[in-house]
Amino acid sequence: MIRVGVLGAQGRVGVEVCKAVEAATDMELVAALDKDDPIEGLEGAEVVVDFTHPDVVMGNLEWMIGHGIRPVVGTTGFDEGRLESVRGWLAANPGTSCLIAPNFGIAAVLMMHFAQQAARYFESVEIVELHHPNKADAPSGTARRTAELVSEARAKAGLAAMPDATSTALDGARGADVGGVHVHAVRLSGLIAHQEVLLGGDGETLTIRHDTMSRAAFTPGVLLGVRRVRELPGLTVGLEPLLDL
Ligand SMILES: NC(=O)C1=CN([C@@H]2O[C@H](COP(=O)(O)OP(=O)(O)OC[C@H]3O[C@@H](n4cnc5c(N)ncnc54)[C@H](OP(=O)(O)O)[C@@H]3O)[C@@H](O)[C@H]2O)C=CC1
Ligand SMILES: O=C(O)C1=N[C@H](C(=O)O)C[C@H](O)C1
Repeated sequence: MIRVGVLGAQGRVGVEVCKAVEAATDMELVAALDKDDPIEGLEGAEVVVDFTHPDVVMGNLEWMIGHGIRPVVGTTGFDEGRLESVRGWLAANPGTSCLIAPNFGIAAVLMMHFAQQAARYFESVEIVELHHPNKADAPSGTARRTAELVSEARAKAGLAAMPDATSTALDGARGADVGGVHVHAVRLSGLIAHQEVLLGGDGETLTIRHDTMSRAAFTPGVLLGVRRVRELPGLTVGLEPLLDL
C-alpha cells in the first residue's frame, strides 16, 4: 500500500483526488489537509499530491522534500526559476523525487504532444485557453507549457518568427508572449478547462482542441503519478514520460 497525503483536499480538484485515492486498492489516504491544517500532518505519507495555489506551493514543496516525502504536483504557476529551486531541494535530499505536471488529463497531455509535433509544419501558431473564472493564474499552466513545447519545436526546425504586422494594439490585445508564441486567456462562467492550439500555413489551418468536462478527468493521471514517482529520478516535469511519449 502506498501511503498518500493530499494537500488542498477541500479544493475543486483535491476532493476528486481524495475520492480516487480512497477507491484505489493499492493506496491508503493517510492525510487530507487544507489551508489551515498544520503541514506536519503529512509526516506519515510517502507521496503527497498538491493541488493548492501558486502562492503556497513552493513552501509546501520545500517542506515535503526536506522531510523525504515525494510530491506529485498539479498546482500551476511554475517557471524555470521555480523549477530550478525544486531541483536544488531535491539535490540536497538525495533519494527523493518529484513530479510536477501542468495537466494530469491524458487527453490534455496528448493535445500538448500533438501540438508539439505539428508546430514545425506551420508558420503561425497561437494558443487560446478558456477556464472557469475562479482560476488564480493566467495563462494556464497547460497553455504556458504548450507554448514552450511549440516554441522549442519551432526553434529546432529553424523556423523564423511568425508573421505579424500589428503596429498598433490595445494593451493585451495580442495576449501574452511565451517564447514567441501568443497565448490568450478567456475566463467564463460555465467553463471548466479548455484549450485550442491554432496552427496556420499556406491556405489551410489546423485546430487542436481539448475540453475538460469533469475534474475527475485529472485523477487517472494523478494516480499514475503516485504509483510511479518513486521510480523517477529527481524532478520530472509533465506526465509525458509516464505515458511513453
Ligand atoms: N495539473 C492539473 O492537471 C491541474 C491543475 N490545477 C491547478 O491546481 C491548483 C488548484 O486548483 P483548484 O482545485 O481548482 O483550486 P481550489 O481553489 O478549488 O483548491 C485549492 C485548495 O487548496 C487550499 N489551500 C490554499 N492554501 C493551502 C495551503 N497552504 N495548504 C493546503 N491547502 C491550501 C484552498 O483553500 P482556500 O480555498 O481556503 O484558499 C483550496 O481548498 C491550481 O493551481 C490549478 O491551476 C487544476 C486542475 C488540474
Ligand atoms: O485551474 C484549473 O482549473 C486548471 N489548471 C491547470 C492549468 O492551469 O493548466 C490544468 C487545467 O487547465 C485546469
